[in-house]
Amino acid sequence: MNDTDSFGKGGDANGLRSNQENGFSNLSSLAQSEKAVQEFLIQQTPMQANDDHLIEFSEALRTVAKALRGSSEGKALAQAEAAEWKRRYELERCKNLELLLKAPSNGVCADESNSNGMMDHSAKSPRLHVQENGNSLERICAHEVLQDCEPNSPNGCNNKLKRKASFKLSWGCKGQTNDQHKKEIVSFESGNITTPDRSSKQISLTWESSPQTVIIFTKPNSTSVRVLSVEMVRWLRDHKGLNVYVEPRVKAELLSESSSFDFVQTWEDDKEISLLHPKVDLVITLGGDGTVLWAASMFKGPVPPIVPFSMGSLGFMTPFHSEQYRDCLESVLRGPLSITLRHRLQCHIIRDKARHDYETEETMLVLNEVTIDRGISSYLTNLECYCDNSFVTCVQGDGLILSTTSGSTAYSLAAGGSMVHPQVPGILFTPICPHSLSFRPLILPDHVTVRVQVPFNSRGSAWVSFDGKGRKQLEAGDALVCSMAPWPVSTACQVESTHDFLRSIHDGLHWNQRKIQSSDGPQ
Ligand SMILES: NC(=O)c1ccc[n+]([C@@H]2O[C@H](COP(=O)([O-])OP(=O)(O)OC[C@H]3O[C@@H](n4cnc5c(N)ncnc54)[C@H](O)[C@@H]3O)[C@@H](O)[C@H]2O)c1
Ligand SMILES: Nc1ncnc2c1ncn2[C@@H]1O[C@H](COP(=O)(O)OP(=O)(O)OP(=O)(O)O)[C@@H](O)[C@H]1O
Repeated sequence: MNDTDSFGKGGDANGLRSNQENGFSNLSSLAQSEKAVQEFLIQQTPMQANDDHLIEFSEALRTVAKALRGSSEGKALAQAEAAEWKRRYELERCKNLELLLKAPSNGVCADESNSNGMMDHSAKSPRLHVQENGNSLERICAHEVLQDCEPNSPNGCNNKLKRKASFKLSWGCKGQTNDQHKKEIVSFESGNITTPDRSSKQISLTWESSPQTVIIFTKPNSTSVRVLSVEMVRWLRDHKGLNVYVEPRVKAELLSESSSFDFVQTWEDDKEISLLHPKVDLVITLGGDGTVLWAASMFKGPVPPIVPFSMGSLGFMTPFHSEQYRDCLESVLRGPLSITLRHRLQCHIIRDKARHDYETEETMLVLNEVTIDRGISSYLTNLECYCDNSFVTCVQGDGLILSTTSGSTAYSLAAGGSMVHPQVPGILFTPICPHSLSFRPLILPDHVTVRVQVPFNSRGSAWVSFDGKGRKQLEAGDALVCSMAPWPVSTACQVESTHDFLRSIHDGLHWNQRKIQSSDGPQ
């Protein structure tokens, strides 16, 4: 029996009661019911006009109908609001899904599992809200992360909108802190070309909510690193109340020290690693530059800020002294801190034999460089290089390095490339032992795509390596395609980016160290 029937035919209040029990989800059926009540009353009125009870009853019915209408309208409004929120939620999920699907074309493989145990966070990109600030500084801030966790995940994640420690980044050029900041890179006001925006800026990170979770990566097989990691993990937990993640190897080491380290968290397989990024606010590295490279390689999407402690021999990217780790970490956790935003390159190999799109190999992200060399072959490499489809040159020699500016002080430097400040966006194109006197290194702009191809007439194959690791063979017809990745690595500075860079080249490489001439020579 429907609502109309209950009033139009039955004429009793049972229909109303049953509707009330059902919650009156349908407003139009309620309107029809009210209409039916009125019709019923009109029909009844001439016959029993003097019946006071009937009048009383009809008024009671009207009051009940009115009250029900009010409540169902309220419910309908609440339902509409809930539907709107659901729609927004679905939209957000779709956007995240789109990001995941787009990842391969951006250069990151959507497949989360890979043999190197690396993190894939292409689907977990935090939302960045770009805020215009009328004053001097430009800002990016606050991110929420929609977590897509496995049911029964050991870490207890349950598909909620979780909030990582939120921070904002602000940047400005020295001496220009009061200038109006413009979004355009080049302005054509009044026919004049000006560049209000400059690429290399001092960037400052300010926490908007306190960091709660850190992950520590440590150089293996080092006693001093192991001793420090034990001490640091304990301090982070007892004095700072932070959740601490370490690699499975390190967790085993900690547990062998004491079973009281069972609060330390870790991961077991690649899938779990891929869920870590949205939970981690800060990365700490204990080791040398290689450990920073290792930590960065764990994140195949966005990377939390890294605080690198120097426990190696050179330490170009590791400005923090391990002896003062408490003061350093206190200051980093308090913020604000200067950071160096280090660009990464995304590289993928296209095989001549691959007939279909899905056969392309996993995209690799490098912080230093990708190298294409002759490997074990004793022949000269023969590499055809294109920049945005324009032919650049043919590399005949030991190979070619495509380096970031952070990597400019590593292998590229040894091969004769320039040293470039890490925040200058660009790709260094540095030959290795070229068999030509005129082959000087180049620096290409950050927006180009470089393709290096082994021609079919090449005598041997070539070998690719990524930050000095993961060598792969390139056969005749295969190509490596390389461009700037959208996910830089932010490393905390001891003072600020330029100061730290100059300190590194002075202290690390003894750059241009020469005794100063005395004044007692010819005047
Ligand atoms: N002839 C060379 O100079 C040469 C040869 C091979 C690899 N490398 C570099 O080694 C890197 C891998 O480092 P690893 O520690 O895993 O290997 P590793 O243990 O062989 O150490 C390489 C050395 O390069 C230094 N280094 C790394 N990145 C640097 C950077 N950005 N600026 C200045 N120095 C840096 C390290 O401090 C270390 O002393 C590669 O990315 C490559 O740049 C250099
Ligand atoms: N957590 C890690 N797991 C596995 N390998 C690592 C890890 N951290 C670092 N490595 C590797 O260990 C090697 C040495 O590390 P690292 O460069 O940090 O130390 P170092 O050589 O003593 O320092 P420096 O580079 O300053 O001379 C590197 O090849 C690096 O890739």
